[in-house]
Amino acid sequence: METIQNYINGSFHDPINGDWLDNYCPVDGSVTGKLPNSSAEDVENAYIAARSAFPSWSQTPLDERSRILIRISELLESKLQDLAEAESVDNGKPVTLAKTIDIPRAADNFRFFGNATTQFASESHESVGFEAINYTLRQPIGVVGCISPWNLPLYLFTWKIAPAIAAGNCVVAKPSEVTPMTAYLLGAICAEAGLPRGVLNIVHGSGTITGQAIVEHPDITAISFTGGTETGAHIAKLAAPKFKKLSLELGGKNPNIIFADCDYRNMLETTVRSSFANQGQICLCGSRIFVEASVYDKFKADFIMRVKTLKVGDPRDKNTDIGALVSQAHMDKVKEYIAIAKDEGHVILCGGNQVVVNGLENGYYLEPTVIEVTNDACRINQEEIFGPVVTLMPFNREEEALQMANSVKYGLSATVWTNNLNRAMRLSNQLQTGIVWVNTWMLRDLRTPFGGMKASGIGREGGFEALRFFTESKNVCIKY
Ligand SMILES: NC(=O)C1=CN([C@@H]2O[C@H](COP(=O)(O)OP(=O)(O)OC[C@H]3O[C@@H](n4cnc5c(N)ncnc54)[C@H](O)[C@@H]3O)[C@@H](O)[C@H]2O)C=CC1
Ligand SMILES: O=C(O)/C=C/C=C(\O)C(=O)O
Repeated sequence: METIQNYINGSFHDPINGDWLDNYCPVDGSVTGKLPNSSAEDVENAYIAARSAFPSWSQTPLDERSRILIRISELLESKLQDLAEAESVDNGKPVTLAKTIDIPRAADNFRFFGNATTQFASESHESVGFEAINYTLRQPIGVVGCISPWNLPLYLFTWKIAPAIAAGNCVVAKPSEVTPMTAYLLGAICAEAGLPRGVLNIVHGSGTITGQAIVEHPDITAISFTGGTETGAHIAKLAAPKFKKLSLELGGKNPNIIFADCDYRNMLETTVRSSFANQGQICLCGSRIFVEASVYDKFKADFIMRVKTLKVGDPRDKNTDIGALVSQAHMDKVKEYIAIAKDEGHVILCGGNQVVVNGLENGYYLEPTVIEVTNDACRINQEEIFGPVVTLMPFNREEEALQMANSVKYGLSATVWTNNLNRAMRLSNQLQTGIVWVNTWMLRDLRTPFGGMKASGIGREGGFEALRFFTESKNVCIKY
């Protein structure tokens, strides 16, 4: 049994009120240990540590900040196997996925922002005719809050922390209470890398107690959050009267639009991935598949055949494609949507059932599920399921596909498969999403703006956008 502790001011602490949560392992449903359910007092201690560290950290030369961030990145890489196993135990994802995607990306996040901060620059404006020059300072905000979800635990936790500290802020961060382990391990790694104490403080606990205490703290003036849309709306409501800076990366219900003229093999293989990677628990997964009518039947047959080959099973087995869903509660939610689909009269083309894995009978496993729908307005095409469930629907005209793609309240990402350049550019202009992938999916260049429109959030992460978020700009006007 592992006891996870808060990491505050460079050392590990139990929660002040002695309140703990169980940490469940989705692989077999067992309790692996406990984590603090931190109170506002713990958050206050984390804040005080961060505030004390700020004057020195914000004045630390960029080269030195960069060196420490890159050292964290190297240490993450050197502990790849252990971190990948820990992520898999906490989250249920295949170890191979954590090893090839989650942990390398966490390391990349630190390396990228360690380098980016040395390249970040501000503007100047010569006020011609006024004998004046304006220049913009981009100063760190102070103490900022980072709150992350359970689907890509270390990947998304570090995607927020790395730019925040690279920009000179000190951080109070909370990982999801469902997947706390790799965030806990990160504390020791940061200490080993020489990150001064108090720069990063990690408090564990539930959203409604610990998370909310961070959002409501009067002096934590910027919040970067990734998670569900409802939680994002709640956080926005709390933060608005306090005029906090907010970055909200929320849910998605992303269209995957397939035209007959695409590179079929590449599309088919990528669509399997964009549908079911990480058990479909990525906000960017293409959960609504729209296929041009002339290739619909062929695609349906090929896709189902391919999906049926996916192996659901023990996340530690290197042949496993689909591991466990993150929790009993989440699996129940996904199963409920499958039941809704049946009630609404849609056809389950494959999957739809819970899987009992030999030796792991209490784990949370579901078959990859493909559902044919005839009406885009139905609940399973409008609401975020966030699991291994996709819908299929044919379309006849480009305008029809576009209309359906934009018909949801979300606007995170879209994928378009076509070899017609004009069409690709036309759709890219008109899709109401923050990200459009053409003939690919999840190809990530960390310099690009990342985030959604509509109910998928506000603000953009990534590259200099993140460094802008984590700094206040101040204009200085000098008359000469
Ligand atoms: N990136 C994404 O798009 C994600 C979307 N989701 C969606 O959200 C649904 C709910 O999943 P949850 O785990 O409940 O996500 P959530 O939005 O409740 O949790 C995300 C993070 O926010 C924290 N949190 C929750 N309530 C809070 C509050 N009042 N104040 C501050 N922090 C708070 C949580 O502790 C966690 O660290 C999922 O079924 C899925 O549809 C979930 C995770 C990631
Ligand atoms: O690649 C990224 O930066 C982000 C990927 C996925 C999410 O943000 C998510 O699933 O929440």
